[in-house]
Amino acid sequence: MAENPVPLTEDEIVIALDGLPGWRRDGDEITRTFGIRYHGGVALIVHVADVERLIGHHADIDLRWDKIRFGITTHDAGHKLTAADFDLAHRIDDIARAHGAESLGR
Ligand SMILES: C[C@H](O)[C@H](O)[C@H]1CNC2=NC(N)=NC(=O)C2=N1
Repeated sequence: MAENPVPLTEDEIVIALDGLPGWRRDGDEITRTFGIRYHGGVALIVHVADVERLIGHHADIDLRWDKIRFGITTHDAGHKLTAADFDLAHRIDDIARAHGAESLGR
């Protein structure tokens, strides 16, 4: 990712979120929760972590016994939303789909 990530404007955030059904904004973070069994969640995390290492951008991940929550913000931009956050969200969607994770609204 860029050395000096640029925070997105409010309008850019609205447009980017529009292209990411299932993700919601929680302040300066975007989040999505998927239903998945615990061990499946562990496998999903490993796959996501491999991609995160490649792109140099990392989600905050909260695994529970029946669900997993991803939260993304850009720490290097002072915890603001940047294009890198939305890029990672799209990648997580693809990986979660491949793992059979279920979309949850919570
Ligand atoms: C040097 C390295 O690229 C940075 O520390 C990266 C790593 N992963 C990151 N992930 C996220 N979500 N935000 C960051 O600012 C960030 N910075």
